[in-house]
Amino acid sequence: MALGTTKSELRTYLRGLLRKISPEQRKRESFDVCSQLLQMKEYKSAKAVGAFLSIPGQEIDTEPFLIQCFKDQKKIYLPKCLADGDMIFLETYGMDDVNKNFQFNKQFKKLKEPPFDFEDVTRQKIKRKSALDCLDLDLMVIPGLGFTTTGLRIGYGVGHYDRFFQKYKQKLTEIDEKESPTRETSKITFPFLVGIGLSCQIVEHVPTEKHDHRLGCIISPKLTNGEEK
Ligand SMILES: Nc1nc2c(c(=O)[nH]1)N(C=O)[C@@H](CNc1ccc(C(=O)N[C@@H](CCC(=O)O)C(=O)O)cc1)CN2
Ligand SMILES: Nc1ncnc2c1ncn2[C@@H]1O[C@H](COP(=O)(O)OP(=O)(O)OP(=O)(O)O)[C@@H](O)[C@H]1O
Repeated sequence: MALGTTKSELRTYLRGLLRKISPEQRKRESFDVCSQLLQMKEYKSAKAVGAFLSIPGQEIDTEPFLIQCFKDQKKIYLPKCLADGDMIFLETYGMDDVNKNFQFNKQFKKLKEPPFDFEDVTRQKIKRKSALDCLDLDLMVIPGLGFTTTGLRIGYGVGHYDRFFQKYKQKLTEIDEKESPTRETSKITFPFLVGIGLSCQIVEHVPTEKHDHRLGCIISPKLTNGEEK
């Protein structure tokens, strides 16, 4: 797409490309991306990972990645969009939890999300932990409609991720300001951000605004760490 394309034009173009991908190709490319993710040093060292559940038939399928994350005993957070436009990340305890307990979002009807509470084995209700309270995310795997190899991203146009990053950063700053007299460097850091997409989602240019965050790297079947394979 040419330089000067608007965000809205780019979204329409990318939605069109995504619609043309066959289920077989989507599956093949998704496996490739999931295995690349699992080989990243940032994944291997991560204790807590923020990820997402794919919209079936529309996006890259993250299930193979999530299954391995649970096997590797990572702490997994998945997103929940709130009615006020904010997005939070709640701890998720396994694929059984996803399959049994997750519910469709009332506004974004294709998104399955964690409810606030979780029933443990004794059927006791437990409040799920929120990443904005624990501030322990090491790695975040980010969806999008399109990406550049240089880490720029275009999403569905709601600003969920950019507003979440801003909130997370603000909380880190608040903690730093409170604790800086007693600590030389902060142990709590901002997570490494990796965008994932199918090969058709890699574009030359993404128009950006001031609030847009650049991601640490992009993984797609054609690329690793922003370089052609
Ligand atoms: N799988 C997945 N989960 C995600 C995101 C995402 O991009 N993909 N998000 C990324 O920010 C957040 C949710 N934001 C979203 C905003 C709009 C739509 C969406 O599908 N819009 C439809 C129209 C509404 C509908 O029919 O449900 C569309 O634009 O086609 C999806 C996610 C958090 N969870
Ligand atoms: N940090 C922020 N503070 C306030 N508003 C924001 C912030 N980030 C994004 N927005 C607003 O959200 C809207 C959508 O932003 P943008 O077009 O960048 O979405 P996107 O990144 O493509 O989508 P998404 O993050 O939902 O997948 C814009 O109107 C933008 O002004």
